[in-house]
Amino acid sequence: CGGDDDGCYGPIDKVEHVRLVKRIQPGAPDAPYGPKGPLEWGQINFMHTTDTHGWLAGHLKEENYGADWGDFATFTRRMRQKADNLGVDFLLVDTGDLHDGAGLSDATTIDGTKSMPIFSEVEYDLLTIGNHELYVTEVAKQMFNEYAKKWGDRYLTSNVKVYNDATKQYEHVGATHRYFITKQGIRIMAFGVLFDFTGNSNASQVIKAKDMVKETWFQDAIHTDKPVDLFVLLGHNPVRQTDYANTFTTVWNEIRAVHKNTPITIFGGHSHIRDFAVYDQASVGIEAGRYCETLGWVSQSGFSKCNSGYHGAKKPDGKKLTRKATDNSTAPWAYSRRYLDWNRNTFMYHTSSNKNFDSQTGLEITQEITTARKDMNLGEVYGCAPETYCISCVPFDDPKNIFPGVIKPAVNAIVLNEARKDKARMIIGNTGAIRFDLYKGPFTYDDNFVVSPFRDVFRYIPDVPFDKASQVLAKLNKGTVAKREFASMPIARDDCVDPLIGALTLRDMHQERGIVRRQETITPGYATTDDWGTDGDDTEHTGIPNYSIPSYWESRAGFPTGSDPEKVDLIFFDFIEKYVLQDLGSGFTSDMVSCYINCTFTSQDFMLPYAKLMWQDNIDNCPISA
Ligand SMILES: Nc1ccn([C@@H]2O[C@H](COP(=O)(O)O)[C@@H](O)[C@H]2O)c(=O)n1
Ligand SMILES: [Zn+2]
Ligand SMILES: [Zn+2]
Repeated sequence: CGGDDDGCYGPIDKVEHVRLVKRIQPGAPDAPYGPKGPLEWGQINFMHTTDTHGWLAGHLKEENYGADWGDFATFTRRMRQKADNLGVDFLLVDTGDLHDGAGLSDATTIDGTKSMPIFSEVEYDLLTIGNHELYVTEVAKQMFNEYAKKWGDRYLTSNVKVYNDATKQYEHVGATHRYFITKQGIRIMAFGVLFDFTGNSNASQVIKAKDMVKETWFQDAIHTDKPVDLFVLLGHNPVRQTDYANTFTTVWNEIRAVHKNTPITIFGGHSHIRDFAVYDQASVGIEAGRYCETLGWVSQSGFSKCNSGYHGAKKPDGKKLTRKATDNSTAPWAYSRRYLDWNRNTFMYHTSSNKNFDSQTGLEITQEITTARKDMNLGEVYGCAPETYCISCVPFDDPKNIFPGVIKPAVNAIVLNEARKDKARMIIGNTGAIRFDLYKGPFTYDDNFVVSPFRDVFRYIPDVPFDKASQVLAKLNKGTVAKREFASMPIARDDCVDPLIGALTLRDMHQERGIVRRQETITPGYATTDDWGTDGDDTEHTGIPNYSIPSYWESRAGFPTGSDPEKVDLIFFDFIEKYVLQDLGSGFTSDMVSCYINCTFTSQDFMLPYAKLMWQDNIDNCPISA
C-alpha cells in the first residue's frame, strides 16, 4: 500500500509531495458513490467557483474533494467542447477569495505568488474580486498590476478600486462592467460587486453598492441603447439577501427598475455555502460553496429570436429545461441548478470520458502543482495528530472540537514570551481565523496553513486587571461593537456572529457539511436545502451535525491554582485589536498594545511547533485513515 494508483492511502513522504488521494479510475470497485444523473443543459450554461482560497491541490485527505486544478482545467475544457457540440453557450465564472486557506497560496512571502499563475491557467469568462484580495496591500497590488491586466475586461470589479502608484490615484482594479455577445448570440451585460467590506488595507477603496448604483457609468450601463438579453451579476456576496447582506438586492433593484422582464442571473460567494435563491420569475442566484469542494452549475433556457439574439440549439441534448424559477412563473425562463462534488469521478461522469479523461494541459497543471508543493516543502510532516478535530461537527466545548482540542492547548504551550512567563495570561482569538478541520494522521507544513492561514500578529496589553480582562470575551461574543461597525454584514444569528464578516455561520442555516474519507456507499457530505428544495446536490449525501460556534475563543495559562490572578497579560490577534480595546473600555488605548513575542510571530507560527512538541508518537508510521 503506498503508490498513487494502488487503491490505498499512501503514507505521506516527508519531503516529496505524494498525492494522498488516489486518482480514481472509473468503474473501480471503490469508485465513489457518484452523481445522480446527467446535468440538464440549457441554451446557456454556467459553471461557478467561489472562495477557492488556494485549494488548487485539491483536498489531499478527503477523497470526495480530491480533484486538483489540473483535473478541473480538463473538466472545464471538456464541458466547453460539449457545449460547442450541442450548439449552446458555456460560461465559467469565479466570484473571488483566491487566497488564505492552503499552503500553495499562503506559504509564499506574498500570498498567491505560486498559486495565482496556476489558478490563472483555467480560462474563465468572468471573474470578480473577494475581500481576501484586499486585506494585504501587496496582494491587492498583485491583483491590480498582474491579474487585472491578464484577465482584462473579464475581471469585473464594479465597486473596488486600488491605488495606482504610477498615476497616484485609486482606479478600478478590473473593468466596471462588460457588454458582450456569446458564441450563440446572447447579449450580456455583466457587473461584479463586492459586499460593503471595510477591512481592506488603504491600498484599496470599496464603494458601497448603494453609492455605486448612483455612479454615471452604472446608470449609463443599465440605460444602454444596446440590446441586453441577460444581465449577469457576479458578486462576492451571499445570494441569500438579508438586512445585513443586501448588495445584490441593491443592484438588482436598480436593474429591475429599468428592465422589468430581462433575466438577471446571479453568482455569489463569501458565506462558503451551497445555496440557490430565487429573486423573481426571471432571476435566480447560485453560490458554489468553498475551498474547491463544490462546483456550481446553472443552466438557463427560454431565449428565442423574439426576445434575444440567441441562434443556438433550441433543445440542447434533445431535452428542454422545464423548471421555472417560481411555481407561478409566466416568463419563458427555465433553469436547472446543481452542486457538483469536486472529484475526478464527478468530472469523468459528466463528460462521459472514462479512461480518456485526462488532457495534456490538465496533467501539466497537476505536475506544476506537484512541483510547487515539493519546492515549498508542503508535504513535510511535523507531527502525527492523534485524533480528528473539527470546527463545528461537535459542540464547541467537546474535546474533539478543534478549539479545546488543539487551538487552546497549542497557544498555551507555544505563544509565550519568555520574559513574561511568570505572568498569568489570557489569549483571545476570533474563531473565523481557524479555517478548517484537522485530521487524524500526518500534520504537514501545508496543514499549518489549512488550519491557520493568516499572518495575524499576537499582540498584548501587560498587566490588565483580571476583572476587566475576564469580561472581554463575553462582550466580544455579544458583538455590540461589531454589530454597530458591521451592520451591513451577512449576520446569521445573534449567538454565532462573526463580527468581522459574520458570514461563515450562515452555513448553519442551510446545510450540514460533511467529512468524507472513502465513499463506497452514500456518505456524509453536503446535504443542501435551498429555494428549490433538497434536490440540488449532484451526489447525494447524508449530512453530519453542524453546531454553531461563538465568534471568539479564549484560553488561559499560567493562572495560580485555585484562585484568580490580580492581573493578566491579555494577548490577542492584531486583527481584533480594535474590538478588544473597545470592549476593555475607558483607560485602555492603542499605545498600551505591543507585540507579544515579536512583531513577526503570527497565527501562522504556533501550530507547527505544537505538532513538533506534542504529536511525535507514531511519527514514522502515521496512518492517514481514521
Ligand atoms: N487577517 C485575517 C483576515 C480574515 N480573517 C477571518 O476571515 C474571515 C473572512 O473570511 P471569508 O472567507 O468569509 O471572506 C473574517 O471574518 C475573519 O474571521 C482573519 O481571522 N484574519
Ligand atoms: Zn471566503
Ligand atoms: Zn469572503
